Amino acid sequence: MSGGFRSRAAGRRQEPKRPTGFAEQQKQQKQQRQQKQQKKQPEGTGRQRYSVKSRPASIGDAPREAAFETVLRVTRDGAFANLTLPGLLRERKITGRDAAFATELTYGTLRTMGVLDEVIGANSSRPVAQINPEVLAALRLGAYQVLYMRVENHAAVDTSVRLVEAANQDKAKGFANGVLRSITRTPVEEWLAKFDRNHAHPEWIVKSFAAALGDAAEAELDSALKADSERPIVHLVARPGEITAEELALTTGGRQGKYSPYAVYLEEGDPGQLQEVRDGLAGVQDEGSQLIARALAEVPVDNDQGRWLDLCAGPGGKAALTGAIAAIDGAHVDAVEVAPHRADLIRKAVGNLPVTVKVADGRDPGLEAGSYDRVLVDAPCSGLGALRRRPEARWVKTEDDIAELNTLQSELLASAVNLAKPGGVIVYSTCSPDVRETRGIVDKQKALGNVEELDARPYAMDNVGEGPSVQMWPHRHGTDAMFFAVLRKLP
Ligand SMILES: C[S@@+](CC[C@H](N)C(=O)[O-])C[C@H]1O[C@@H](n2cnc3c(N)ncnc32)[C@H](O)[C@@H]1O
Repeated sequence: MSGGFRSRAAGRRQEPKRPTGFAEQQKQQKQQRQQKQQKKQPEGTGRQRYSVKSRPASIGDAPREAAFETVLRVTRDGAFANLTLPGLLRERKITGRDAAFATELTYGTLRTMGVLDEVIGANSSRPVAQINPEVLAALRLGAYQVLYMRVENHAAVDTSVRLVEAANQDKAKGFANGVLRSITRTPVEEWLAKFDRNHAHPEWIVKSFAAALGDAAEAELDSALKADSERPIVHLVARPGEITAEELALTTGGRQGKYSPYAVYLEEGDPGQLQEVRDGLAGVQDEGSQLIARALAEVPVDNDQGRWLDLCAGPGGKAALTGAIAAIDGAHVDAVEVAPHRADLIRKAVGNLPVTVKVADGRDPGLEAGSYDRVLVDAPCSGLGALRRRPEARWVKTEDDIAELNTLQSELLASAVNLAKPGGVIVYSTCSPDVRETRGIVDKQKALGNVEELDARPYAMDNVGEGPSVQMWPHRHGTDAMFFAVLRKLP
């Protein structure tokens, strides 16, 4: 065997394997990065940013170069694709079809990374975990073009090998060329049938969705996974008191939403450039999140004194909407957030609305117990319901994350119950459908006997499950897979 890759026959595995230990590698790399950063950086500095100095040589193909650098930064440095790529496109003035190609290539490669690694592994003499990060990034891009974009094989292989060379990995050119050529010798359908059985989802996430769908899983699991791999359209929120959804739809060329009275769907365009968003009249917010913020304000509460609390408020999407509703209702929102930089984001989001931001741990925020009419716990969670928005996330998260979060979620909900007045309402929500983070936490609180659960379905759309809580889904509603339950504190 030459060139460091396996022949097709030798490369075939007998049994499909679980996706490579990508999440494990990411965890180790994250720990190493954190240790390095602690040594190098002064306190308070954030994630690594793109630096022009580290840019590889040009191959005369700007979209693929931008895709390569983004994939590399995400996989090697822990950057976020949705922050890195738009910056590169802007900086290099990549627009129109080139920008669309770069976006599809980058996000698609990251979203299908586990599948691509299986295919690369089946054609490489070296385990994927031992391939140099630059070479692996180029291989993943090449494999994605061959398997999912149907780019001509020679173009996919040739540009990827040139990326390897441009990244100063000359010695690996033959290896990269051999792996990719080996992939092209088997029909695409065979690779996908073997390794992409669940619309590019790790097995544990498939199981989590199936458990959340319950009896509907047999009929709907495939559509749920498929919808979770499609790019969502932008949802705008028209802030009540500032602009109506009808006006916002007219001025932005969008469509009014189906479920939230504040929602507008934007099929294309950069929402950050909209004047209404810049002026704070509107924001970007999933329609499901809008319904949750609205539910907090709408559930009847006797003798509502207008003392509302958002216990996990950063970066402030729901605080801004509840703040706008509070302004109309003559209420006031206290917004608690443990991370100071996220508290700054809340301040920006809420502007002059009647919202007071407090940096504190929601489990013991130093606020008066038994005093709030309405409390929202939009709990820190695995984010499994919003995987569409961060293409790499499904391969970075692990099931262990959920167990770690469960304790915090329970403690935050218990604190919210303590802060609510008797007869007050507590809304518990997650952007995850995983039952351990949703019903599991609510049922545990109910078992303590100090709350009753109300039917949350009147505050949402149809087809949200058996109740009393609400589970939304991308494949049913076009929203993120948001969950919420409504509790009332017993006297
Ligand atoms: C799901 S996000 C909330 C999103 C927010 N409600 C919105 O709509 O923009 C959860 C937030 O809780 C914060 N958080 C995590 N642990 C916390 C704690 N112990 N107390 C308060 N906030 C916490 C996180 O930093 C994060 O900003």
